[in-house]
Amino acid sequence: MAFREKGILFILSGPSGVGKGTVCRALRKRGTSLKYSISVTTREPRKGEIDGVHYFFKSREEFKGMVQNNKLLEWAEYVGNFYGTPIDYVRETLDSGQDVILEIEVQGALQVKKRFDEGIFIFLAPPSLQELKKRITGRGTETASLIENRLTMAKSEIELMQHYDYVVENDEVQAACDRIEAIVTGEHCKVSRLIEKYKRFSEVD
Ligand SMILES: Nc1ncnc2c1ncn2[C@@H]1O[C@H](COP(=O)(O)OP(=O)(O)OP(=O)(O)O)[C@@H](O)[C@H]1O
Ligand SMILES: Nc1nc2c(ncn2[C@@H]2O[C@H](COP(=O)(O)O)[C@@H](O)[C@H]2O)c(=O)[nH]1
Repeated sequence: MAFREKGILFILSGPSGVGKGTVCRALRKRGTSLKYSISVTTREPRKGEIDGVHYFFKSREEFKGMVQNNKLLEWAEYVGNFYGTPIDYVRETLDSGQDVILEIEVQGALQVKKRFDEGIFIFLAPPSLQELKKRITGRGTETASLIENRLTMAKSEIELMQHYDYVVENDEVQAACDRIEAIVTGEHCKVSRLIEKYKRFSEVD
């Protein structure tokens, strides 16, 4: 009996404003073979954000209901709003043999690590804190006080990069994409991923 290999779960995480969304959009444009999970959030949509495309926008009650019904792989409260990853999409897509990427903050990534250690955890790092501030301010989507809160979070998030499998610096978007593509295509192989792969060899008749 032949086995169908499950997809691989990639977790791209890092401080707000480092460029996770930008890098994911650039990877999509390249046609990198990944499926992109759409998160649920209680945050208000920004100008131009579309429900079901950028996020599933939910009320706090709806979000709580999803938590209670175990509909989320992970969730976190981040600077006053809730964010979470719908579990069904991730499970079904991995089961179908396709790779999935989550673009999430650090508390959520560490929850996924506890439940799903075979995932590949990538920390996207800024070239400097000054550059991070420039990027998040330049995006123009947050008030000055929210930017300060996000930068305070960033300092503690950066200290947690040791828990990841890879740290990729986002100095330049295409260079960061090259590094992530090398991880996704398996040019850099995490040991636990290889162990999983070779374990499955013994399942084949
Ligand atoms: N390598 C880069 N060089 C210069 N600017 C960048 C780079 N990557 C992203 N940016 C810019 O930084 C800003 C923040 O990027 P982006 O919104 O992708 O960050 P993010 O990590 O997804 O943020 P959040 O977690 O808050 O959603 C954007 O204005 C984007 O154009
Ligand atoms: N733990 C989770 N974090 C998530 C999820 N979706 C997005 N995020 C992260 O939240 C912050 C803020 O996002 P923003 O859109 O308000 O700028 C950022 O770091 C996102 O990556 C999720 O499902 N779970």
